[in-house]
Amino acid sequence: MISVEDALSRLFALAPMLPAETVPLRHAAGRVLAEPVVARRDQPPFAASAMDGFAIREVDHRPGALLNVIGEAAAGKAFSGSIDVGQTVRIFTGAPVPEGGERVVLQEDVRRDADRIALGDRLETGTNIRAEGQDFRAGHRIDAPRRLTASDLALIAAMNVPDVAVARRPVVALIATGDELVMPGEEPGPDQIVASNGFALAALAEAAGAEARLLPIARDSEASLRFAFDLAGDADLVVTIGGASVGDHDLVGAVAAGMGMERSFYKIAMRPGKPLMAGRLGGSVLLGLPGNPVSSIVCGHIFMSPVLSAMQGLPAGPAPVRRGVLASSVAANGPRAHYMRARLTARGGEILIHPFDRQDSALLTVLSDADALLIRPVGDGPRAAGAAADYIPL
Ligand SMILES: Nc1nc2c(c(=O)[nH]1)N[C@H]1C(S)=C(S)[C@@H](COP(=O)(O)OP(=O)(O)OC[C@H]3O[C@@H](n4cnc5c(N)ncnc54)[C@H](O)[C@@H]3O)O[C@H]1N2
Ligand code: MOO
Repeated sequence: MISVEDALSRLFALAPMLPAETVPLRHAAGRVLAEPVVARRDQPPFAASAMDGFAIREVDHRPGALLNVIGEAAAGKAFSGSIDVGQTVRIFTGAPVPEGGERVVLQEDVRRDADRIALGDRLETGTNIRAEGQDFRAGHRIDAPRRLTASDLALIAAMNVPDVAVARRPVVALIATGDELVMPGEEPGPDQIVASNGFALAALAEAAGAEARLLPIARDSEASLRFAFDLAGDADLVVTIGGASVGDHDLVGAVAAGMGMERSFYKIAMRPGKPLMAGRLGGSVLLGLPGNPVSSIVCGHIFMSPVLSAMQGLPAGPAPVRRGVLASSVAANGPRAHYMRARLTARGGEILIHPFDRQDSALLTVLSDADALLIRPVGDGPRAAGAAADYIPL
């Protein structure tokens, strides 16, 4: 059995970096930027009013000042003249501030009578003008690699860049295996259950920027598994679910080996997830997950999502780990790193970690209630409530 860290670095070593493709901004959410984006203009491109009001000269900024309204500036409709002492321009939020305008007085602070205004008694100190280029200048860069967020898309659009170079989406083929499985909605036989793991793994893969394909369930036979591997042949990552352990019907490793898989590792010091396997099969990376629902989904978080991110050019690293405080005591841990399902609460500035009592790797109800995995290192002693501990947010 190798460690979780060793397994992860061997998995990264198997994974190719995918080439870049250009996509329109509308389709770039969640994709990983492959080349820097450079602003094509200043934002704002002109000094702009931040308020609806009246643009004036600085010397006129005194309570009770009387000024002549000489025109109007709106967003998209600039005023072409200039403002002199004793004059003002009616201005709206987002409009270019006319030449001579040194501040904008809020309309709430002004009394207007036809083409004359009088400034009120209490005036604000702020100029209410957004300086040209105050957000960014032409040439401002967003560096790659970076997973593009909703906010990034708005920034890139404002930079007047309509499309971006991003890493191609990794194609992930998910193969659930087992004679006992039927798809949700089908009528299970008395000795059958409903295949569930693939739905979580497909969602995780998509959240990591991949295109996920849920293949038909493979049965516990060589022919059925070979058929499924053939269907998955063009995937970047083939993920099998189940059939990974030592039982007579656990055939995934043997069939993959018969098809030419070069195995990188099998069995890791992790709970749940012991019978994890990885290797190369044809042009694909093969990740063989255990079948127990929680085992497969925890391995999805700890191995599949990080490797998908690395394939898209993000730094090859583990799922982000945070520090919290145990809300209850935990017993000594054994020879496998234990990723315990837990719930988080906040107390003052601290995050409290509440591990669930029931940690069987078949319990989807517990996993669904969990928002974190408490990490118990190999051989860790018993820990009292209040001890610091690491966790991975889910
Ligand atoms: N003698 C030993 N037995 C087992 C060992 C061991 O070391 N020695 N390891 C145990 C551990 S740990 C795990 S984890 C499991 C993994 O077994 P497999 O990967 O072979 O998984 P299966 O036997 O195919 O399935 C286990 C369990 O999960 C259910 N399952 C499978 N696929 C799905 C799916 N897509 N959706 C929902 N549920 C699924 C399956 O019906 C079984 O109940 O092995 C232990 N045994
Ligand atoms: O490793 Mo198994 O995944 O403990 O249930």
